[in-house]
Amino acid sequence: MTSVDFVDAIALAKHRQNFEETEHTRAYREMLAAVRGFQNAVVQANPSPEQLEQMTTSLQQMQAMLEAQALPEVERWYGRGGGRDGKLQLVTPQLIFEEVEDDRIHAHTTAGEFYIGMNGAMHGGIVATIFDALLGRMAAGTQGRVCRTAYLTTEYKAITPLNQRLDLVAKVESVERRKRFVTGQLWHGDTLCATADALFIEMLPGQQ
Ligand SMILES: CCCCCCCCCCCCCCCC(=O)SCCNC(=O)CCNC(=O)[C@H](O)C(C)(C)COP(=O)(O)OP(=O)(O)OC[C@H]1O[C@@H](n2cnc3c(N)ncnc32)[C@H](O)[C@@H]1OP(=O)(O)O
Repeated sequence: MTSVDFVDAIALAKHRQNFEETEHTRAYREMLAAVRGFQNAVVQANPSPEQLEQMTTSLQQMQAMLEAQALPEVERWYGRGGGRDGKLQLVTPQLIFEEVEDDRIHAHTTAGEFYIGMNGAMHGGIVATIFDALLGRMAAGTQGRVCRTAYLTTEYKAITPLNQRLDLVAKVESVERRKRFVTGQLWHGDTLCATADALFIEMLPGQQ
């Protein structure tokens, strides 16, 4: 099952934006939260050989169960959703969107141990990934414009801590034709941990 079943990004995104959360998809969101908890536990423990054997067998069984249910990207719940709780995704810590306007977003997140770089600091690639998700959401705005990242520059100004609330701010600085220049800031309390500036390009029909 490949993930490229649609070549037109706008058609795929519009289809996927039309998504209503139900009891069933809320159960899927809870399962993703359990996966996050599992990931945090995995990085912190050195299990015994017996525990490792048991875990590997259980995980292989769950993997086989899911593989038998695999769907094309257009039909999957993963990567969809929105609103305050953000998308159904695992690539970043969960982003909680508090205010979404067409030119400004305020969100927050708390990253668990899974996202560790070294010595209690968040991995730098994760900081950049959080900005890609946040600024991509900013470029989409309230209209759900379908955009792709042309560039994303991140500056690391202070350690980004794990297990602490982080506040995220995004702004649209300017718009030129299909280009949306956006910036972001990641704060821990009064400490500015990282900043980003990015260019997102609105897609044309037929572009992947
Ligand atoms: C209702 C509300 C619900 C909404 C709910 C939606 C939520 C939604 C959240 C999504 C959040 C996740 C967002 C992740 C987004 C990715 O992670 S996308 C994956 C990473 N990015 C990529 O793979 C992109 C790869 N690159 C490409 O595909 C193509 O280069 C692009 C970006 C589509 C641009 O190609 P193109 O369309 O041919 O554009 P092109 O004509 O070359 O350039 C257009 C303009 O941009 C300029 N430009 C292009 N690239 C650059 C560059 N690198 N530097 C400077 N200028 C550039 C050109 O000079 C040109 O400028 P002007 O001539 O207009 O002045």
